[in-house]
Amino acid sequence: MRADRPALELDAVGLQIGGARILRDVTMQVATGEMVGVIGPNGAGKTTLFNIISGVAVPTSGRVLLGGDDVTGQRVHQRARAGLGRTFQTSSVFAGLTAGENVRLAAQARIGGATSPWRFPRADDEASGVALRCLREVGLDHHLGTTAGVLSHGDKRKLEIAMLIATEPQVVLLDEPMAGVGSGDVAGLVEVIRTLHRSGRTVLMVEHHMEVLLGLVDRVAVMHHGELLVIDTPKAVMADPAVQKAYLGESV
Ligand SMILES: Nc1ncnc2c1ncn2[C@@H]1O[C@H](COP(=O)(O)OP(=O)(O)OP(=O)(O)O)[C@@H](O)[C@H]1O
Repeated sequence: MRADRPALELDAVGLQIGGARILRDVTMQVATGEMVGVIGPNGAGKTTLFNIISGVAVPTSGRVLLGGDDVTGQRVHQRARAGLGRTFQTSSVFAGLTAGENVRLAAQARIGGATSPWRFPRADDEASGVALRCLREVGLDHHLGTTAGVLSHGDKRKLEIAMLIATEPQVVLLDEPMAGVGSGDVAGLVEVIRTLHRSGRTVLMVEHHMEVLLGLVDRVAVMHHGELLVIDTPKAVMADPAVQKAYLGESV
């Protein structure tokens, strides 16, 4: 990654499957340290965009650049090594392992070496140290030994972010981090995402919870029918009559 280039660039990205145009000419630049929210009605192409950025899907046209490097042809693990991390809409924690073991596995994936959590790791080995630091960053260090499956949805989301941090990404994609989270857990999770961003990471976030999204991000990208309609500050996007009328509805 080159420091003088945007952390993430999409250059006329398109995806056509059979006769269907899923994405059309999506161009955007996300500066290093910026947080951008991606919104749009169901089926607008948000998840597909994340899949293309993370390498799960390959665009049929255009380019994806990370820190100025063209990663369009790179696979998921190569992009992860290049500094890209992602969470998914559905929970990806191992329910039967402890919170600490979950993060330790993520740390081991980056550090390399044996990945079995049942190896009776020394408490002071590198991955265990990383796990504790990451759990502390999301405020879950008191759950180090708690089985992940019994955590609340909000704490599971925090645990996923701790697992993400353990892989040391510079660009982070959060796919609906508030999905399934109870109202009592929202404020805590918002703070974790704010900290994730303030620590210098570049964040791209799909989130249907508008109040949360608008309070967190520097800019909002509005997707509609596979196209990027507008990308601007929350204030400018909210004031855009076309956005309000066509994509945000009466409730905003
Ligand atoms: N592999 C595929 N083959 C055919 N159509 C697809 C494929 N993947 C996505 N689509 C279609 O592309 C459109 C965009 O889907 P996508 O899941 O990216 O939207 P989204 O904005 O994330 O929606 P949601 O908010 O519901 O998650 C949808 O109409 C979907 O049915």
